[in-house]
Order: sequence, then C-alpha cells, then structure tokens
Amino acid sequence: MAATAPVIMRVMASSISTAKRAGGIIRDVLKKGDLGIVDKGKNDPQTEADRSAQRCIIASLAKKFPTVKIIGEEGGSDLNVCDDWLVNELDEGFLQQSCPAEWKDVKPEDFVIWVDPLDGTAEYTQGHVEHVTVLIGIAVKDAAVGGIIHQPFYQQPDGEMGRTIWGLKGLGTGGFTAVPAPAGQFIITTTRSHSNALHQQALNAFASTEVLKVGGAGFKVLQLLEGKAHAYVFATPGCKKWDTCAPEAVLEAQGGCLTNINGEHYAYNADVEHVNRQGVLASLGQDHVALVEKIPAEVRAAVGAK
Ligand SMILES: Nc1ncnc2c1ncn2[C@@H]1O[C@H](COP(=O)(O)O)[C@@H](O)[C@H]1OP(=O)(O)O
Ligand SMILES: [Mg+2]
Ligand SMILES: [Mg+2]
Ligand SMILES: [Mg+2]
Repeated sequence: MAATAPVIMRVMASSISTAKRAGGIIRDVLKKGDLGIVDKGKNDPQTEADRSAQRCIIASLAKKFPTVKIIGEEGGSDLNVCDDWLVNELDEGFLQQSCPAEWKDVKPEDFVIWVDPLDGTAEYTQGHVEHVTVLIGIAVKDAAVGGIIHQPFYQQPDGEMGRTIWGLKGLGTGGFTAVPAPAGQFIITTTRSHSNALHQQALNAFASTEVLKVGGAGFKVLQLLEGKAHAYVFATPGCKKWDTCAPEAVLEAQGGCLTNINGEHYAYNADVEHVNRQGVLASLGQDHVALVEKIPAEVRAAVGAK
C-alpha cells in the first residue's frame, strides 16, 4: 500500500509521523532547559527547539520526497541530521484511507510543503506550552489542501504526551473530536502577543461575548475545531504562509473557512510573498462573509489594501 499510494497520501502520512518526532524534540529541548533564544525581530523569537524541529522535519521530508519544494520558517537548515531525527515511517492508519480522486494524479512538482516547526514560540519561551503546535501544510499549486497540526504538550487520557490532528480536503479530518461552538454566544480567539490599536478596533466591531487571547495560529484554529471559539481574528500583518497553510487546510476540510480580512484565500505556491499582509479571519459554522463585512473601513484601508 505505502509504496503505491498517491504522492499526496504518502506526503500526509510521512508528515504525520515526522510532526510527532518534531514534537518529541520540542519537549526534549524544554526538559534540558537551555532554550538558546535568538531574536529574529520585534516579538519574533527563535529557539533551539524551532531550529532542531525544522531540521528534523525538512531532512526527513526532503529525503523521502526529493523533488517536492519545502519552505520552512527558519530558513535554510543543515540537513545533515542524526539517524534518530530522520523519520522513515509513514503513518499506517492514515494510509488505510483512500485518496480523493482530485488529488490522485498531482505530480511532486505541483506541491509545496510549508513547515512551521514550532508555532507559538513566544508562548513556548513563556511557559504557555499548551499553545505550541508543529504545523506542516501541503499546498497544491495555489491552494492549501492538506495539513498536520501536532500539539507536543497535549496530555492524552492515558498519560501519553502529544496529539496529531490532520485534515485533507475531499477526505476529511482526524485526530480530534469536532465540537460546535456554543449557540447564543460569539467567542473570538486572537493574538496575545501581536496586538495593536487597529487590531483592537477590529475586535471591537464584533460585539463578542468573550475574547480569548492565546498564542499561535495552529492553536487558535484548534479552538475553532473544538468549539472553544466561533471566529479567529488577526487584523494585522505578521503571520506568514507557514502559519496558515496547515490550519487553513485542516479547518476547511472540516467545513470552515480561513481567509484574509477581505474574505480572500491566500495563495500558497512557492513564489508567493511569505507575509500574510492582509491579516487572517477564520471561522467554523458561521456566515464567513458576514464576518468579513464587520471589519471596520479604517482597518480594511490599512490592513486589507493590496
Ligand atoms: N509580528 C510577527 N512576527 C513574527 N511572527 C509572527 C508575528 N505575528 C504573528 N506571528 C506568527 O504567527 C503566530 C500566530 O500569531 P499570534 O500568536 O500573535 O496570533 C505566532 O505564533 C508567530 O508564529 P511563530 O511562533 O511560529 O513564530
Ligand atoms: Mg517564529
Ligand atoms: Mg508560526
Ligand atoms: Mg514557528
């Protein structure tokens, strides 16, 4: 099965196994205690866990899929890694499923894999480890089609650490139980470390019943999937294609929507600008267009303009 499955199924299965290994590396760095923090910019830290997890993910995927373009947040990495970091396995459970017809014949050169080895780095360094995720997004030409969101610090009922959520458009999602957000409320999930006055103005326009301030694009989309929030609002530039590719694919495979604040999808081909200049608006079980229309004109003029 593994050798004959279509490329997208093998990329997804390999990404599931690799994200789990990267999650182990992220836990190990924290356990050792020396985070090796480097500031890449304002509110933009990088740690030894970001660097090592990226090396593990890109070395593993590049070895298995040498002709697929892979773009990682932490730039060019040394792919000479120890065998322990080279993940060979393909997740067997995932491979049991059949490939949606639309992706069966996609060629390796039509894929881009967007890797965020550790989403929520600021929160990782501040002890909010439950916000941390590993994101591997799979784009076909312009579209975010498949995604893995791995939570290294999620404690399973049996005590095991980590859980892995996946989504593939046309197939569905796995690794979690979807829960609708509570009726009669409107809960927004948003940034806790990258807000500004304009972003606050956008939040105010929604007449929400509650605003949850948490880290990471992956964790906020998980909150939508698990019914903790109705919408994810980020009306400022700052997050990048590797932050949104996997969350968008998983959310949309579950019937939700992730766009910029104008309601347009970002393109994820290899030549796009990395920054998501027009912010992020995501929802599940909502009238997404009605949410787009709530963004104030002043915010749209400043953030939504091309
Ligand atoms: N201004 C920014 N500079 C760098 N990264 C950003 C910025 N804004 C958002 N991000 C990335 O998007 C994620 C979601 O943002 P937020 O938590 O503020 O909602 C952040 O965890 C960070 O990803 P990462 O942690 O992988 O660097
Ligand atoms: Mg970062
Ligand atoms: Mg990120
Ligand atoms: Mg990151």
